Amino acid sequence: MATPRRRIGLEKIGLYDVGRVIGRGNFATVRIGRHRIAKTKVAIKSIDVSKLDKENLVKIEREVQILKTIDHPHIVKTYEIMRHDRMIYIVTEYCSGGELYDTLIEKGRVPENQARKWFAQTASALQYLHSRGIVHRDLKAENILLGKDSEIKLIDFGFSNFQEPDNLLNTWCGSPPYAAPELLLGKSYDGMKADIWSMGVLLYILVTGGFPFPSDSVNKLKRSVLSGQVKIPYWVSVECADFIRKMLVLNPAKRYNIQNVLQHRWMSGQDETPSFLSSQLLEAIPSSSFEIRQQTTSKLNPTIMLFMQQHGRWGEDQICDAVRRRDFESPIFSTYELLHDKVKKTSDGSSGDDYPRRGSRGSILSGRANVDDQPLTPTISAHQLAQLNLSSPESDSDDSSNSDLCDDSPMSSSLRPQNHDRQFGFAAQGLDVTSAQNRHENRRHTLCASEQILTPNLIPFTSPLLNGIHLNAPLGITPMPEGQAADFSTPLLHPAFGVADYTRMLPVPKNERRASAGETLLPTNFDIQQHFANLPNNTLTFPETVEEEGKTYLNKYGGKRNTVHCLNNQMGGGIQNPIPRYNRAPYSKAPPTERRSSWASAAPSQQQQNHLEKLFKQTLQVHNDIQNLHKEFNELSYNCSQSTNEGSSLACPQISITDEYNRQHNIAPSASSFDPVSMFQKNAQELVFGQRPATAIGFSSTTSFSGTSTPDQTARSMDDRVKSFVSSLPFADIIEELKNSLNSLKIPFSETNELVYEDHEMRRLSLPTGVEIGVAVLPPEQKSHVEFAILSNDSPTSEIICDQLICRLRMIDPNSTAE
Ligand SMILES: Nc1ncnc2c1ncn2[C@@H]1O[C@H](COP(=O)(O)OP(=O)(O)OP(=O)(O)O)[C@@H](O)[C@H]1O
Repeated sequence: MATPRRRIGLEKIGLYDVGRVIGRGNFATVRIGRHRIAKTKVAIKSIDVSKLDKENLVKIEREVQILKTIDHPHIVKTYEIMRHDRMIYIVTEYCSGGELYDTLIEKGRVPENQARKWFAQTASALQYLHSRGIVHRDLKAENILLGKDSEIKLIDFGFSNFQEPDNLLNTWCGSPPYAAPELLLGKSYDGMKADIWSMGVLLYILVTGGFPFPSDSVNKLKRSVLSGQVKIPYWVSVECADFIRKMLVLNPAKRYNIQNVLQHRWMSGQDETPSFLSSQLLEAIPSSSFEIRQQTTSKLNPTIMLFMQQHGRWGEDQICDAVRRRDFESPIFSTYELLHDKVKKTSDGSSGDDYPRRGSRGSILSGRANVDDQPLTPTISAHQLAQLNLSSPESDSDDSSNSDLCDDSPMSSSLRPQNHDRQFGFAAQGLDVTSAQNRHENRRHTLCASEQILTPNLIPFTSPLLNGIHLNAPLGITPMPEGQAADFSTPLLHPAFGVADYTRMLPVPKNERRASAGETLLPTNFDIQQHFANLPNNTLTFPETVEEEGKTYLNKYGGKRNTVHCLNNQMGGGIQNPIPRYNRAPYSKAPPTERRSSWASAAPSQQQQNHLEKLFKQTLQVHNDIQNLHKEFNELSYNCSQSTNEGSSLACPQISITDEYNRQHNIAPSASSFDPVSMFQKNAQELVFGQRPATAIGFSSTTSFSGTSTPDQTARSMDDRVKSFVSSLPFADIIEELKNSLNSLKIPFSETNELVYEDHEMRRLSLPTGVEIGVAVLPPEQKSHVEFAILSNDSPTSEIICDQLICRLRMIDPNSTAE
């Protein structure tokens, strides 16, 4: 007999009952909620600020600030910001239609009429933002939700920012497949024009089901984008193709702006006169905007006021004050807004404006109360109040029902409140939410763009290299010198995996679509299982370099645009993914159950784990590089791939290093474990698919970078672009060794002498790849302090160069210590 689930009360946050998880971001969990007075469903995004670094705190606060200032029918509406202890909760309207991304997965490309509707609504939202000097910077199908009637709702303002006219931005934001060429080149950019590029990509996806610039790596993506060639399939109309090309113009100065977009003839459709749609869209903006309502704050809706006084126990003055101040941090304001929107929805056929113009016959709330000069205590009918008290007709199955607040299990459905419970003040007792958190867990995260490579709090103030130089650097990745391309060096393909034929990735008609590489940016025509089967047992070779390894890894296990979130999966023995990602088309139909899980994961045997663990410990002890570990791990992976079923070729060994390593390094025992696969996976995915142009690839570079770091330190160091260590060797010896090493590696460098704190000498060696090496004497012991900083590019080769140099220095001074 099935064990009954534990019955627990519904969680409450502020005035909301909180239910199941509907989405996850990097730092946020989004859950469905229901306002207890308005009885409206909302989405509640919760962020644990204690887990954020300074950079992400700034990002969240900016998102909050921007959300507070915007109101547009096609931008998700914000109702309330709550701050409790270490949490920030952002309450927004709930979009029941899910992500446009998912719809495209289900449907593939959509007919042009449908594409026009969605695109025009998105363009209208963008026009609204740009007219207010706001750039979104992360436009993509995953950040476009669908409302109840399939209308567009733009979300995720995590990367949005204010842009002054004529000012350029520097921070690398966005998702590579949607990134404008100027971003790929690492130049300063006009955020509005970059948004238009993303719109071009979006329209292309809508009408073709594939990406315009298929590629298997950022480097190839960049080449494809910079070629200036966009291949548009034959079924796309001439107008639409022309429109796409106008948005995908390489030169931002010649690219369409949002006004041009709204006025393009494709936007008006066939039967309508040009610009009809755009003017309609533009008109839609003021009719719902805060500005309009702000002008009429003297006319707060009396029915809502009365209702709130009765049910919220707030006084008239309090309500007026909160609403007039638009106090998003007050439950009074959110309650008013939710009720206001509810009234708007229920007012059948009304204009959506609950303040009828003079002489109008009024909406459902019309009457004396709505005449401009009426006092705030009008006569209000019982009917009007009842309308607020009850669910709106169309929302019974949506806005106001509780079904999404609880689990779908038979037990919980039997516990669901009946209609009569849908009164305000409903106490959701006995709802079963035990498994709510387990659903909708796997999501493609947006990776944070590194607002700054050299995070100020990671840079020691006494840094010899950065003293006075980078501490004051503005937020944002240091832009490359004009015209210099970002160096996304293409990892070599391991010979074992062949070279994919990307020319076959152009979208083709739906039934036979092999699809572009958008989602995975990986070959769809390569059968890894078959390949392994064809390999003679003794010919398996292993990649020599980290890049090769990364490439191999991606080829084997697939990837996607964003960081994988593979719940229940990373720790070995997780969900079996029946279709390897590399076999899948980006926007083609795929069973929802497997779509979000990213890895097939067969647990290695205990013996294998022990073996790797031992090897890892040895690696750390002898200060060796971890090539050996790589090799062993590859063998293990290979064995697993041979021994498991199709699609489950990856094992995620967990190597516990809690004991010996910690003892050696006087680290208190912890439950830390080292998971090379997930670390590798994370880095590799960040390199190719993440928001950062490139991040350290492979665990070898980050591990050996700081030598004997703990796994935790290793994980942290991925974001840390400054590495330093201290050697007891004299300053001159270190300089000489560095110079010799660079010469033997045939890496040119320039050398400068500088004086740093207390007149100590510092030597700076600048490499063309953007690596800067600073060496200074560390008082009072006169030890040499060597610092490596990767400044103006994110190339993994920079990391490798630093790595090699550090190894060489360690060889001449085994006693050097990482800082
Ligand atoms: N208003 C909403 N209605 C329905 N679902 C939502 C809503 N807001 C967010 N979601 C879901 O939650 C997911 C994560 O939300 P969001 O993108 O705002 O979080 P995030 O932390 O900014 O994510 P990321 O790390 O990708 O930037 C969305 O992709 C979407 O599926």
